[in-house]
Amino acid sequence: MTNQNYLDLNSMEELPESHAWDHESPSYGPLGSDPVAVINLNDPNAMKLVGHACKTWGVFQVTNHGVPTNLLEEMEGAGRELFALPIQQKLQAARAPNGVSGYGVARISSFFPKLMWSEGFTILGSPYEHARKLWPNRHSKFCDVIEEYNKEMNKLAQRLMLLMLGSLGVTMDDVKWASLQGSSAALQLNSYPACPDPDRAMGLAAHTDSTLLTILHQNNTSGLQAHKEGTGWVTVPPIHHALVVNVGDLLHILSNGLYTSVLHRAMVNRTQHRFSVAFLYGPPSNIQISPLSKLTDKGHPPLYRPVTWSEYLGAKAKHFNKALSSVRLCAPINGFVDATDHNSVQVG
Ligand SMILES: C=C1C[C@]23C[C@@]1(O)CC[C@H]2[C@@]12CCC[C@@](C)(C(=O)O1)[C@H]2[C@@H]3C(=O)O
Ligand SMILES: O=C(O)CCC(=O)C(=O)O
Ligand SMILES: [Fe+2]
Repeated sequence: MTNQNYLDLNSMEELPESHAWDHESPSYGPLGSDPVAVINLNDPNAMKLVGHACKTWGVFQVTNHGVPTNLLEEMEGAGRELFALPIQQKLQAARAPNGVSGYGVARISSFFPKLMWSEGFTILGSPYEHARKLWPNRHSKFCDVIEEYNKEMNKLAQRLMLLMLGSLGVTMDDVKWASLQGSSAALQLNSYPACPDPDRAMGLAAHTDSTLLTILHQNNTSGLQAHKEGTGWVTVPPIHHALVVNVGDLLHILSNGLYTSVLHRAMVNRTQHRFSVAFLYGPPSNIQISPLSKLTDKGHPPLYRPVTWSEYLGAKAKHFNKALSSVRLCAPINGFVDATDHNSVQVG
């Protein structure tokens, strides 16, 4: 990746050709007919509602999630402050060519001929090393917010796992590692500046997350869209203080395809700067994920081979949206379709 890919999007008056996408007749779902669920986690029916959302859309929003609202606001402020730094300053913390953490263009950029209208900052583990480069003398507030945010998101992710697995009749005894400490996670801060030609630009191209689940906070600007076979693309509208939850590829594998990892993307707009923060939650690094034996039998053989998170991230880096097929064991039976085999979907 050369520095010329790092255009300062905040100061562009025209969309450069490098960022102009051919959007071929995107299919949009009929307005409001099949909305993404909003689930109150204090609802006595929450487990059932979560299970239904995971089977149908693979994405839902949650309210009463227990994450302090002032922490959500502080996190958004920390992201705004980071992306408002001069480009040369941000490049001090640039992601290394084969690295994971740091500032840079979307990692999936290499699969597309055009660049995306966004910038990102990935944090894996401690934020200190990068934060010191961004703010040599005043990085402690940023680091405190990140650490508190990670702590709260971890708690929520464990609670969501209980609901998601519980709805399939799976207990924490069946998945001992899920209740252990040591699960891995990454934090992805995304910035989508206002864009002079939003209809020809792409904020973040269509992808599924390689996680068990992802918890996303978006500011009050629309842009996130989710895809469902037969419905098309639907906007997941920002709801004040709600959080978006995506089923990731590893939960799809664990559930032997019962839960759908959702294909999603981020669009941009002409007037508003959009920010989002994704908490990408996965299993402990040494754990092999495979379809739960409770969910398989003679009629429902395991559809995927065992894979660790890092092995799967390697497959994603190589095969991108075909990574799931690359670890698949057997062909679909009785017309059962692997909901994340999006070979027919226009990615971008
Ligand atoms: C843990 C991870 C998931 C992720 C790759 C990463 O190592 C850190 C960044 C994550 C992210 C965020 C934006 C979309 C995505 C596809 C990408 O390019 O980087 C995801 C990756 C993923 O889920 O595969
Ligand atoms: O910004 C968004 O709404 C989506 C971000 C996302 O999909 C990601 O970070 O994985
Ligand atoms: Fe994502």
